[in-house]
Formats: sequence, structure tokens, C-alpha cells
Amino acid sequence: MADSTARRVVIADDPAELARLVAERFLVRIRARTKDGRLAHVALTGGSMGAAVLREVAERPDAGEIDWSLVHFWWGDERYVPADDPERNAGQARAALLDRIEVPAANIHEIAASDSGLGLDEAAEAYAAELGRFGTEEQRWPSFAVCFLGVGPDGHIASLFPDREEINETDRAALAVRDSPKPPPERVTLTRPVINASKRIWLVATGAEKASALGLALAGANYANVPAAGAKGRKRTVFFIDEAAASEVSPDLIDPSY
Ligand SMILES: O=C1O[C@H](COP(=O)(O)O)[C@@H](O)[C@H](O)[C@H]1O
Repeated sequence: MADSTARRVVIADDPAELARLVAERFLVRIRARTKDGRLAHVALTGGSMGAAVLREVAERPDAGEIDWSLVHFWWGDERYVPADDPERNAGQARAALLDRIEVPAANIHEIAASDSGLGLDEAAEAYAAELGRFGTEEQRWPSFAVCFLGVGPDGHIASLFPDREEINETDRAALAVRDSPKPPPERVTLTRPVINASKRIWLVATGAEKASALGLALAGANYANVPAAGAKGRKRTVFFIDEAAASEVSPDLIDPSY
């Protein structure tokens, strides 16, 4: 029998087709999850494909069929910059989708901005506490129905960068990141246990500059060196990538059924 927790790779011709495909599957998944009134917690990603997917979601007619009051939005990471800085992952997601659907403000769990009055450590602690409000006795954070992750050319996911201490954190739900190798230098990130408590993890990445990191992640690299290698959802982990990013992925990992 096929291992339902195994990682899958789905390839689209180009970024535009990939964004459409992921948006379509996302709405199918959220509709299935919420149709009986269950909540769906979703973790969003920043980066090049994060907003592209959300714009596609907003433009699909079936977006109007979702009861968005049942959907809670979180972020895998955030850049610690002022609230109106175009670099904010939350601002990009609001413009692409959240301001265009009927989602209650209380369902949008932004990470504090640098002009919020909270310092960087306090922003991470506040985010962990907010996650805790939706956790259980056993788990101090919600299980995301879908956790979107971008993948950097160095293999980073969220703001978990290679060869740094944050990737090994197993106790706290969210961490402050300083001296990030990718600007801006200050960030807040979810930790690996929170990401991997997700039912589904969908990594979305495009472009030839990601090919090496994706090849290594799927070939079983150590997650401390290639953080994307450590992303494993409880039910399913799918790498949605385009042709350019797929050049170093072993053909036998590619799922032809999508
Ligand atoms: O800075 C970030 O980068 C990564 C990847 O971004 P990309 O533009 O190379 O796709 C993203 O996943 C993360 O959320 C973001 O803060």
C-alpha cells in the first residue's frame, strides 16, 4: 500500500500555472475541511510565490463558496519591519487575498510589526501565546490544515535558515531571528515542531536558483543544513514546483497523477 505520509512532488510548466494549480487544490481542501463546520487553520508564506497563490485564490469563482469565518490565517514567518512596509508578509497576503474575502478580523493572526510597541523577542512570545490559544493540553499550537512554505535558494523555510540554532528548537512555538542571512535581518519564525504538526505541508517554489536546494531536500539531506528537508506534515507533504526548479529532482519522486 502507498505510504500516505510520503512526500510528493508536483510539477507545473511555469510559476503562473503552478499558482493556479495550488490555488485550485487549496480551495478544494478548505471546502472539504469546513463543509461540516470545522475550523481550518492555515499558515501562509511570504516570498515570491506566497502572494501569487493567494491572488489566484481570490480570483477563483469558487472562493465565494467558502465560509471564510471558519478559516484562521497565520504566518510561517514574518519580517520584523513597520506595519506598512511592503516587505511585510502579512501586508502582501492582505492585498492578495485577505482584504478581498469575508474573513473576520479576529481570524487573522498577524505577527507584531516593529512599530507595534513590542520588541522582537516580545513579538515572538506574543505569537507563541496566540498560537497557544488554539492548542490543546498536549500541543501548544493548532494543527494547520495546510501550512504553505516557500523555499529559499539556500533551502530555508519560514525564517529557519541553514546551519543556525533556530532550526533545532523543539520547545518554543515561535522564535525571534536576528542577523538573518536574507534581509531584512530581524524576523519571527515558527519552529519545526509547529510546522510539522500540520496535517498538510505544501512547499511552493519556482526558478532554477531553487533547483539545487530542492534536489538536496528531496534526496534526504540533513535538515540542519537544508531546512526544507525537515518539513514533514502529519498527513501529506507536497513539493509544488515548476520545471525550472525541478531539474535536480529524481524523476521517480515525481507524482504523475496530478
Ligand atoms: O524571506 C522569505 O523568503 C522565503 C522564500 O522566499 P522566495 O522569494 O525565495 O520564494 C519565504 O518562504 C519566507 O516566508 C520569507 O519571509
